[in-house]
Amino acid sequence: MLEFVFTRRFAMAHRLIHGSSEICATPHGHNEEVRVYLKPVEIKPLDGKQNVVVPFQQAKTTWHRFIDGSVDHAFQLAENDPLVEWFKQHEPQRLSRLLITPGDPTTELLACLLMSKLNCFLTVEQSGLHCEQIEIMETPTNTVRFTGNPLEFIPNTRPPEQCWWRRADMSMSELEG
Ligand SMILES: Nc1nc2c(c(=O)[nH]1)N=C([C@H](O)[C@H](O)COP(=O)(O)OP(=O)(O)OP(=O)(O)O)CN2
Repeated sequence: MLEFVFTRRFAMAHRLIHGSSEICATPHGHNEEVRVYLKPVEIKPLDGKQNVVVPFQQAKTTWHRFIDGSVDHAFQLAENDPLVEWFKQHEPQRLSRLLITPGDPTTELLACLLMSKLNCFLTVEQSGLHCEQIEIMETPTNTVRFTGNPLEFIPNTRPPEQCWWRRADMSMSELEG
């Protein structure tokens, strides 16, 4: 099987407030790498002329726009983190820089959320591609790899229309508009 593998770097901050790791309960940051594996939805031979499944630029432009324009330097917070309220009250102009997650923003959850978002882009753009695997390198010594249907793994706590990871847009929360 043929696959496209695209890698992007981003900086982020987060904290885990629900008790899995006390050291991670204070806000801290990582320089992370996200690697996605895209496969054609349909198997057909190359055409003998251009010989592309899809041009790379077409396959990755929206995804990279999302990673570079939204995820890069975002602050990832659980939806019930008191810091969300703090930003609402003190820095509402920065709400669009918050990436809000159902429960703690761990790397395994982020992998599933980003994969779901990417598949929304690929579907809406009728790219003929589907992401079946994603890896997030949180630190040089910790990587999470996810393969499968991310919606089976993401906590089921909100109606679909309130899930930014199910929309083909640049949003990372429901905090605005
Ligand atoms: N299952 C998970 N466990 C932890 C996560 C996570 O996302 N999923 N995240 C963290 C923290 O974000 C922490 O900053 C990174 O963990 P840590 O292992 O301390 O990172 P190091 O690179 O410093 O690890 P070394 O073993 O020292 O190389 C914690 N747990």
